[in-house]
Amino acid sequence: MNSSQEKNSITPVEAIDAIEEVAGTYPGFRRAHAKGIGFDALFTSNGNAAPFTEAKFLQAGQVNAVVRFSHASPVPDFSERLMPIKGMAVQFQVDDNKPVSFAMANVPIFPTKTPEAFIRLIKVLGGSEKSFNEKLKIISNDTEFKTVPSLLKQLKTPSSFASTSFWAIHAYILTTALGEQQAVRFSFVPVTNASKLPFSTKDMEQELLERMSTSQVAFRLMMTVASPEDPTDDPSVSWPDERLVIDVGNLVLLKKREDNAENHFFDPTHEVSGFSCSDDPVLQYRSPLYEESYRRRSNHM
Ligand code: HEM
Repeated sequence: MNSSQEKNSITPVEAIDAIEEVAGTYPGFRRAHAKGIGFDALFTSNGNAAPFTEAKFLQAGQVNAVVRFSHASPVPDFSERLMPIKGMAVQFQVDDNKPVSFAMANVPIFPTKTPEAFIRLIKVLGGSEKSFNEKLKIISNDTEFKTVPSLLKQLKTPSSFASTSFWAIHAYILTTALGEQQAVRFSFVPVTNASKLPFSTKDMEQELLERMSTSQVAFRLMMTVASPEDPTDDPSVSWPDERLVIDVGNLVLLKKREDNAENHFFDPTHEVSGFSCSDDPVLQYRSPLYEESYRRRSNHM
């Protein structure tokens, strides 16, 4: 089957089944990013994004937030050192029915342009019948995986969630009260200076809690403003480095949540007035996909 025939051929239910086939089923856990730690947090917007949008959480002021850091594996007790991909999910509690959420990773781009190609990548990487070199050969010969070998080389397990940058990756569309639109991408950049951190062999969750007991853990929310020629439908492509990047606010972790955000659902496609999803097919796919994962884990499947 070639890649064009493959388009739209995997339903979100089949995608979750495919992840379970590769990684196993762990009742009650997320089907990816199974292990994590949840916090209450406070976001202070400096208003720098306000000229682009009427979205409330980006007007000058403060908004409560829920934050969850995670290890990307679907296997809850997978070694955190062997899993370099980490996640950070942030939910702005502006509207309880439809809070805006970002579910981000510590890489600036996604390995594939489509969700179908990503599921295929999971199957190639996850299977046990081929050696790692054989898998690399398959990946290198597939045009849909052209950025994967260089991404794999760059991946390095971070020493602390507090010193790691996280990218929302997809483009979002901001709209002003006058209807003017602008495509942007968001990322969270740590305020902690990474170079000052010792390498920690401790559990990353414990490391974060210890760090919070002695110092503040905070991130800046950065917004990259697209030029008209920048693609909004391809999360596997970076926008040029010279694009305008605006510091739009500060997120401070307050305290660990008693529920650890275990039952939280961070849907990155919730829209509010002034803030909507782009035409990125991976972003559009994540809502029904995560809903299926949420359905299974909340039914203790
Ligand atoms: C087709 C592509 C993708 C697949 C198949 C996939 C799969 C999943 C699944 C099944 C979950 C569990 C959802 C839940 O139970 O609530 C999840 C969570 C997550 N994903 Fe993805 N994902 C994809 C794209 C992405 C992208 C592009 C990013 C980063 C920008 C990302 C970052 C995360 C994070 C951070 C979480 C944890 C959210 C939380 O803490 O609840 N994923 N993903």
